[in-house]
Amino acid sequence: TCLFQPPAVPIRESATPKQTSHPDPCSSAAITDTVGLHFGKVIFLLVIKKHISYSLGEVSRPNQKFYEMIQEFRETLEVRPVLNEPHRISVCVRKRPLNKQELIKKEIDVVTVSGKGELMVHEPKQKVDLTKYLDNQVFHFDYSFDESSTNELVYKFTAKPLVQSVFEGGMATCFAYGQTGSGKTHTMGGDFNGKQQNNARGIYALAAQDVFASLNHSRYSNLDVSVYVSFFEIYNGKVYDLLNKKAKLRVLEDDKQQVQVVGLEESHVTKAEEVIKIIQIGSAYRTSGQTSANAKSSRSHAVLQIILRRNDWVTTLYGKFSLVDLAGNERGTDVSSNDRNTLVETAEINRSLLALKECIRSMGMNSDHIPFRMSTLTKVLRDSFIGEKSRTCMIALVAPGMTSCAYTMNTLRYADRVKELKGDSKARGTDKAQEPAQSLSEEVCLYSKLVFNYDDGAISQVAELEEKVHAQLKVVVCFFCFVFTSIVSVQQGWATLLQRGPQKCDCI
Ligand SMILES: Nc1ncnc2c1ncn2[C@@H]1O[C@H](COP(=O)(O)OP(=O)(O)OP(=O)(O)O)[C@@H](O)[C@H]1O
Repeated sequence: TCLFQPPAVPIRESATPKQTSHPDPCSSAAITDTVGLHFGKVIFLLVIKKHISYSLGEVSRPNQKFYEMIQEFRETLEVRPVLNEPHRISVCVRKRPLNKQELIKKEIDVVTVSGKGELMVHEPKQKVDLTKYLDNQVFHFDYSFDESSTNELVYKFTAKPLVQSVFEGGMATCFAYGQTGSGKTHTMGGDFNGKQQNNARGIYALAAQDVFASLNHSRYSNLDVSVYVSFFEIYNGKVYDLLNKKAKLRVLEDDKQQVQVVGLEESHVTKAEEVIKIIQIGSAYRTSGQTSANAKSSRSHAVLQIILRRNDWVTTLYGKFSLVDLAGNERGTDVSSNDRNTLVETAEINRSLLALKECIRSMGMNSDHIPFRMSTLTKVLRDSFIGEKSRTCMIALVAPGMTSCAYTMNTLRYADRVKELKGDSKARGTDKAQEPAQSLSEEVCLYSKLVFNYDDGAISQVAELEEKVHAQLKVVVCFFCFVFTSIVSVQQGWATLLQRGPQKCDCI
């Protein structure tokens, strides 16, 4: 219905008050005039109405019905504040606002953050008889941040509590996980102003500021340590130093299972501004490619490490804070490309993300077996998963648009699996906000869960086998080494052999 009625007095009459002779209202000229006048008025009023309803957010959109259903549902929700409980592994979720393109396309926002770590996805579905309905799925995390949350707020509840553990000699790790374009780089590296990124307002910089604040705090005045920073990326399973013109580095493991990135540059820093400068230099070197979702998509994992080293002559490692901006988690569903390189990249990303999940889960279960050898990412972060003092935080980033719904669900299920530890039944799993309206949705859910669990199970088995093979290989190499040294010794003569006595194998 039109909100605006035409004025009672015809405009033409009021605009010509001095006219004395009245033309015949039935003449053809008068009729043409009147029709034209009314047509013009209608167009004018339609334009006004559209303008006003646009500013009121009432624009009719492609999915208007779902939009209204979501709005209606939101009105019934009670918004609660976030919890503040420390965890060894914490998993949080952050929803970004709809971006410019999504607003232009009149995308509807299908994600609701209802507070207290809760987040809901309104998955639009359709019954067989074409009736539209919402499948509302609820996820519980340690914290949930809505689109109005700033990087500072997210930092306060995620990475900030981990700084203390680094000063207590622990290994802390903070991951940003999510689909391409969901806001990982925005959260870790700082918000964007056009193409310019404000590196001083990301979690990297905020953590660096807190490290220096703690260093100058009386509580740690006896701690004789210095701060170093390294910044590297892992692309296609290879490590590249972002502080040394992307030099390709080798990852080696010694006999004590210590993993070393050989030749990685560590810059000694004395203030947060130096770290921000390093972030700017390193970010410029990051590998980016092209996916259908984000033209400048990051296809690599970026790892910024803030390292505390004792001021002794070998600069012994004291504590480490690894901040990781993971590559997009599209899980091979970006089918827009037939390019071999892109497919290899995607496979490698998927592999490392699955390995990461397994390592965090093993850490959470205090398992003896951490399958860190499954990917370069988990190899270089091995320290992060072991030891009593290790603490991890994962920030899952989600895009709110309806077209990202499947990716959003993947991200949330992944984060949910990371968090699902030690029978904490209250904080685990997804709930249905309401009974699924029909069995088809149940089937879809069950199917996706099965696929997901299959992945997890297979990965665990592969990891276990890999560990076993590694151990057996060690024994075989050791045996051959012994045989070889024995043969050499026999050749050198019994006298030498007796003189040397029993030898301990030092081949690995
Ligand atoms: N919380 C937010 N508030 C406002 N804008 C945001 C937010 N999160 C992300 N954005 C914007 O969305 C766009 C994509 O974000 P970003 O580059 O951080 O995504 P990404 O997850 O790192 O993607 P990729 O994996 O491809 O690098 C950017 O323009 C960014 O400014």
